[in-house]
Amino acid sequence: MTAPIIDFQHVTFKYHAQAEPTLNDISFQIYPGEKVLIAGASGSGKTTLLRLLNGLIPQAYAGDTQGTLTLHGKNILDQTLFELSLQAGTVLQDSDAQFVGLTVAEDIAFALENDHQPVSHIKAEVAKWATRFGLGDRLNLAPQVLSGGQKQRTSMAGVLVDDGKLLLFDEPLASLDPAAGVVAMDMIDKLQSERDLTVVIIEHRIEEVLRANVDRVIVMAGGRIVANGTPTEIIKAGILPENGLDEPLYVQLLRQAHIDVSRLSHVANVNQIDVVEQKTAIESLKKPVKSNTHQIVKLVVKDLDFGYDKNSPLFKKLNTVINQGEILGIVGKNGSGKTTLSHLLTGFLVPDTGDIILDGESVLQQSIKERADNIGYVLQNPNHMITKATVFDEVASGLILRHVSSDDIEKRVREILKLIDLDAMRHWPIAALSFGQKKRLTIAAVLVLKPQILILDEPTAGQDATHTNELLQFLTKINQQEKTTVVIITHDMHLLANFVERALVIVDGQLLADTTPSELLANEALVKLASLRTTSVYQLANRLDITHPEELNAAIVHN
Ligand SMILES: Nc1ncnc2c1ncn2[C@@H]1O[C@H](COP(=O)(O)OP(=O)(O)OP(=O)(O)O)[C@@H](O)[C@H]1O
Ligand SMILES: Nc1ncnc2c1ncn2[C@@H]1O[C@H](COP(=O)(O)OP(=O)(O)OP(=O)(O)O)[C@@H](O)[C@H]1O
Repeated sequence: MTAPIIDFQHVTFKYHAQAEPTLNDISFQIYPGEKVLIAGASGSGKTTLLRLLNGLIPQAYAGDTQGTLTLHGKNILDQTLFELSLQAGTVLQDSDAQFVGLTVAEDIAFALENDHQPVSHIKAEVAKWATRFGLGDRLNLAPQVLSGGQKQRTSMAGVLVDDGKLLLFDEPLASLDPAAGVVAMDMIDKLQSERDLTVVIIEHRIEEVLRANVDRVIVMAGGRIVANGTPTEIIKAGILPENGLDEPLYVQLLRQAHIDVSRLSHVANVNQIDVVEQKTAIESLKKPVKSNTHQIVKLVVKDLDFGYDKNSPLFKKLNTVINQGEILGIVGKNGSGKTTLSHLLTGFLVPDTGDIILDGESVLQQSIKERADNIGYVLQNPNHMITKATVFDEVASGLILRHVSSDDIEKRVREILKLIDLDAMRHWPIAALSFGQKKRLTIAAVLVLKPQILILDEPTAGQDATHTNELLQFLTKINQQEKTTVVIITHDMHLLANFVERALVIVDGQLLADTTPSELLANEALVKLASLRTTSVYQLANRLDITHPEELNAAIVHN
């Protein structure tokens, strides 16, 4: 039998900064050529496990390790970061932490330059990978100015360009638009067969990874491995929801129709699952598509022009509205201008011409702080927002700036931390939070100011289903009770289907559609133009020749 590439035997790990171990008695093996998904709730220890594999523990994160862990049969702890980097390429969760080059081109070239490859070869490879990832016209830009998805594409290209045999991905899809997510997974698949790769992927977007021939799923909870099986075994046993994780949408739909998933064949693949006999039960779930009931205009974007580069403007005469009290989704392909639009709305950027009007008055003259009182904004990368050392202080900082009394600060901060499941960690240093926990913290720090419009850039990126659902319940509550208008920029098609009432589709700075999520996700032409993907529920409806698939989409809409 082949020897495993990765072998963990009873591994326990405790960060020096923590009183208790983060990983407990972890044992598993990964064999050459396998593609393994590691899933688990936020804070369950997935990234920590990866840091043990790529040497960031103990080199960058100090702690105590027990048990034996080997890579290619050699003790990992005896090897330097450099030795490990030659064996395993890692795509980090936070792309910004990955960049080493001054330009996108340098960044992609880094590994090849380290290998002292000839310049002509490096140039050709960089051009090839940039094109594959749609970065051909971005090569001379600093990676830091790229859009979130372009950053993630750059760090992936920088790792895939090298011909390492083991690839470790920490949430590679989080910022990619859905179509790019499919392309990336296909690319990993193709490379895997070409180069005989072994691939380990940590991802919350489980449905999208499962589409790509995953051999095994390892499920973590509370620092332990709670399941290790094929996707079929994991889905049939209902392990994902038991551990606070999202099942693929079509599986959720089948459960909603009281169909016993464990008795079906090919459950892990929506294109093969055998549900012909269950068509009537599935069809009976159809619901009429809701129309948007929010008609009072809150904010007007009027004839907006903006360009980073004056020669190639991004927005040309953009016109749209945000209605009072609605939950609006802004979707569209990577780099199409979604984040830029929110920076214009919040005052981080100034339009070249045009106006932004809130409750009948232009806000263009207001400072960023004045605008933040009305329009709250949660950035895509939590590390770009955090300014304080502890959880409590971070949430309190906006209130201190606004001279709120200390009693009120204590009350409001605790209230919000409880809602967002971080109260127990209120005295923690922020450096000890996982990425998902940091994301929730930054949301709390904005919500505590009670803005009328709340804009969230990718709020569910890096969040597990439990925290996503809690967040959505909380957003629903403030939307209904406080009448807060919620604007969500997202690539998460579950979120779009389950939560959003109205969707704006932006592509290359143009407003392509203003519609309902159910209709959008059943419009194949629009989905393609916007680099989205149809839901697996829509695919199932098509396979079963169910008419009006948008009404089946509507069955999984929560509100
Ligand atoms: N540098 C650190 N110092 C101390 N504790 C840490 C550090 N990094 C992570 N932890 C702790 O380890 C636990 C697991 O974190 P980890 O990042 O491994 O989780 P995760 O499963 O990857 O979560 P997410 O899905 O939110 O990224 C967290 O509760 C966190 O507090
Ligand atoms: N400071 C900058 N200088 C030059 N170009 C920039 C700058 N910031 C953004 N861009 C470019 O503007 C375009 C729009 O970026 P933006 O971040 O608004 O896209 P997005 O729709 O939010 O993308 P994503 O889905 O990847 O987050 C991208 O092509 C990006 O490279």
